[in-house]
Amino acid sequence: SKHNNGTVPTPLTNYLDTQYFGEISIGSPAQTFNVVFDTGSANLWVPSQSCSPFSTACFTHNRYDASRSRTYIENGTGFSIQYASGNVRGFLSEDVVVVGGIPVVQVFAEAASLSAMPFIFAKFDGVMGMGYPNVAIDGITPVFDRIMSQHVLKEEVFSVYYSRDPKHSPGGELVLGGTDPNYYTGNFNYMDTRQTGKWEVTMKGVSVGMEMHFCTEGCTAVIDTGSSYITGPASSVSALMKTIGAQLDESGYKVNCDSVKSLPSVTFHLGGQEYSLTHEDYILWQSQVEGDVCTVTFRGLDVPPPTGPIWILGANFIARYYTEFDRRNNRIGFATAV
Ligand SMILES: CC(C)(C)OC(=O)N[C@@H]1CNC[C@H](C(=O)N(Cc2cccc(Cl)c2Cl)C2CC2)C1
Repeated sequence: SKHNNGTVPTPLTNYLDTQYFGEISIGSPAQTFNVVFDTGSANLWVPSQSCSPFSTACFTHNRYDASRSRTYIENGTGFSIQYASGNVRGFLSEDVVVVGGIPVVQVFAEAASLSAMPFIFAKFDGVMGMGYPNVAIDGITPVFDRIMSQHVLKEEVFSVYYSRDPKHSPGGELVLGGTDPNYYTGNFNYMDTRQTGKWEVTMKGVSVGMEMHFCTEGCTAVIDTGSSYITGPASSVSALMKTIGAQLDESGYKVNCDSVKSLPSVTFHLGGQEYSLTHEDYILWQSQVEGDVCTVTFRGLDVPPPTGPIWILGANFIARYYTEFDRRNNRIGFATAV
């Protein structure tokens, strides 16, 4: 079936600037799910009808019921994902998955158990990995690869817009097959992905104001649409936070809201360009009953070699820089988001 001009938009919902998700459907008749389109992984999973009713994270989310789909194909192979903060266990099934109106017959995972942490906080039901096939668990061909092989897309790329303000509508947009000029200004600057078959690039440095520098010998930056924040090596992030006077408490780094206006920019040197984030981009300002709370959207995370040390550029970076993920040329492009 023909899709407008070979580009297919999916509107996203923005939950508190930390979770961005859009609707897909699985099965016939369609069973709809909200999924995070996650460039940091490459599998599709949704909660299963067979999930234990005692699993809080399961019964508070939409669940796939194979018995209600006439296009369901049994598979049954085991599946599990170990996240930093939790896990997903289940089994594989196959059915018609529709993304932005494009149907594909897809092997996906039914989550029969979802750890309460972190999924009780998830406003989305599941995850659609937008990563390369070599990252896919159980060697399953990812959805975007199956869509590319249908040759319905104008270009073998997808792009992501994340709004910076939950009251904004739409909260974001995923475009399969191109970009949406409504959501960026100026030109794209591109950089090649590292040959690892992941959405990651070589970063030349991270600086704060004129003196503080990190990643001075070069390091890896993962562009991860499924992460809420920016993470970097714990020692670097803690030095960076010290510079801006942030204190670490149980729920992350906090600053006094009175100091926010005077906070310095943090600049990421990628592909010959400098991408700066101002306090507007990296402070999450929440007005709460006991007063305003200003959270710094950076986290320390030490990823062991050979993958690490890495910086993960998540939603707060993408909200400032509209991102194009180009599978044809194995490159990532950034343009200033509107
Ligand atoms: C090694 C492998 C398992 C492939 O690594 C990954 O899958 N790595 C994923 C990389 N992208 C972020 C993913 C993640 O952390 N979450 C959890 C999450 C994120 C933000 C907010 C909430 Cl509430 C939650 Cl639950 C998935 C929803 C995307 C892990």
